[in-house]
Amino acid sequence: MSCLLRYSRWLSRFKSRQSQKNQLLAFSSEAATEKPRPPPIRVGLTESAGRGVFATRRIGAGDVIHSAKPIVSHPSLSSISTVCYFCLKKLNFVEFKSQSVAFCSSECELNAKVFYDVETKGDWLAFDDYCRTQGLKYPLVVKRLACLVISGAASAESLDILQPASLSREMILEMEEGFGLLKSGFVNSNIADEQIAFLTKQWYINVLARIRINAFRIELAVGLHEDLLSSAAACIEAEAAVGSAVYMLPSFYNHDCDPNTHIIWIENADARLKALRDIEADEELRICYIDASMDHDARQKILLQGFGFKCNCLRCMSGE
Ligand SMILES: C[S@@+](CC[C@H](N)C(=O)[O-])C[C@H]1O[C@@H](n2cnc3c(N)ncnc32)[C@H](O)[C@@H]1O
Repeated sequence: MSCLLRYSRWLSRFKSRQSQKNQLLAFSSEAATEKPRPPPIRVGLTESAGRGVFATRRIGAGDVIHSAKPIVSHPSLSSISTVCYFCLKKLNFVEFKSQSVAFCSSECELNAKVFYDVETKGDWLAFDDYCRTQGLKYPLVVKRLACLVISGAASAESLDILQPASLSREMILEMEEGFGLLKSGFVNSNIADEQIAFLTKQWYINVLARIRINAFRIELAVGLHEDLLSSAAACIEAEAAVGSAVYMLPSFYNHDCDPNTHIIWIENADARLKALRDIEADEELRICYIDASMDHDARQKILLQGFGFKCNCLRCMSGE
């Protein structure tokens, strides 16, 4: 083989390797600079259910539409020593044996400082006892929000944009005891009066009215299997929900008894919204707030009593 031929073969192999290398470099620098795409949704007005969430492009069945971190969350009292006090992840045995409140990681412990440093200054015996005996979970969420406001990590108006429940006189009267106990928990600590000036009865009622409609009951996908296998006694005592949380974007999703989207929690309070079927651009995304397997009358009753609305979804309109 002539020298010239060998050289021309080597040159063509070299060029092809160089071009592969360049392609790889271009690909990795593209990946490094690629910004996360905004979620394919917008909040807009619906015809008869106030604001709602709409698809801005076609979304495929099974796609994760977006994820969401809570504005505020709190473990349920029955889970307080078995889940992370910040992210609600199930604790391993060693962690939950050690103390009544624990964190799943040093990161969560650090993140929790924004409410925990304030909370530990107060005396919550009477307030927690009131929640326990009355079976109330939402006042605990209000307490945590109040701690976040006092530490400066959240605004006292954080939830104002969310739709409030309409409350009867009796409901408002029932909230007075909780407000009194919450306020005295802070007054008896060494927190300055100016820092709790926002904590009025009206603030407490306004926040609870929003939490009532917008809070999600968190059931983790991870751990469900072990829960099913645990003893019958434990199953009777344990509540499936590990806690409650309020989010911004997920709060704008309206309800449908035949939803096209669902909200899930894998291992902690970070939520994921997933498409249950193919969704077209401009279609409204709706989740189901309740157990959709109930009959028409039971669904309507729960939605009216629990969320204060008469469901106008296609399934209910057809009487199914
Ligand atoms: C969590 S909010 C959803 C967002 C709300 N539409 C807004 O403007 O903020 C729940 C409220 O939306 C309305 N809503 C949700 N789903 C509905 C439905 N299927 N039929 C009628 N109203 C609905 C009710 O007023 C309900 O109390």
